[in-house]
Amino acid sequence: MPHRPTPLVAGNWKMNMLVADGRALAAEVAAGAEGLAAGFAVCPPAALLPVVGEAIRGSKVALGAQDCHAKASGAHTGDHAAALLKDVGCTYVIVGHSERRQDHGETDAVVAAKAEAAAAAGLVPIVCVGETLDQYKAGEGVAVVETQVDGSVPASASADRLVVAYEPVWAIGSGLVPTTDDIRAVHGAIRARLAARFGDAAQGIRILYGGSVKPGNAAEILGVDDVDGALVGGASLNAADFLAIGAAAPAR
Ligand SMILES: O=C[C@H](O)COP(=O)(O)O
Repeated sequence: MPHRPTPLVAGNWKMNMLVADGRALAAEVAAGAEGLAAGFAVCPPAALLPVVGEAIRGSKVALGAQDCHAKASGAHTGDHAAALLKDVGCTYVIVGHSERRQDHGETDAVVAAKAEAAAAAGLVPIVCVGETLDQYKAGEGVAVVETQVDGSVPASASADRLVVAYEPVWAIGSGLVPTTDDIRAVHGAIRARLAARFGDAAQGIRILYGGSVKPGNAAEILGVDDVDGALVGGASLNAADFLAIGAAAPAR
């Protein structure tokens, strides 16, 4: 059975930062990450990718984008080709974040097409899934997430080029966090869906938790079974907080 992966702590800067503060934040993260065991990635807005890439060059911090188009190239004003993201130094690209699903009407099929385009360009897609508060309250969280995993991870995916992030929509930016039992149940269900597809190789797929991860709750969340790191929003905008979350990841 494959070894469980080194935890990955990825910072999704969302639509924040300008050039100078983005460069400074990236440099601070790069310097601070060196002594830490976890893997790190930062995902700035697309226009900042070259600046941030330069700031983290030679460090252990990987570069990620926040979205890509499903098509390889063409007339898609304002969008970004996965190949361009790779060309500017990205290792990862987030696809299917709930803010994209909500703001841009992205369906599981669209997310799967983006993940496929990302992998075809040599990127590792971070495929996001997560239930709404109404679905959580109705006890439908696990079923919703299982459906999203089945529909958003493309048929062509390979286990060694895939990250899944579980982000309950109601926990994002809210300060609310599911219980560790809830997180364990959903991550276990995601692992089972991946195992149905990839067999033993599913053990090597990182399943990140995202939603109000802070230095104060990181150790508890990152210690849950089947949690292989975190996708961090607000706390990734502060280097000390982001690094403290990475420092809380269990050694593997
Ligand atoms: O992609 C990151 C998530 O949406 C989590 O955001 P948050 O840490 O601000 O809750």
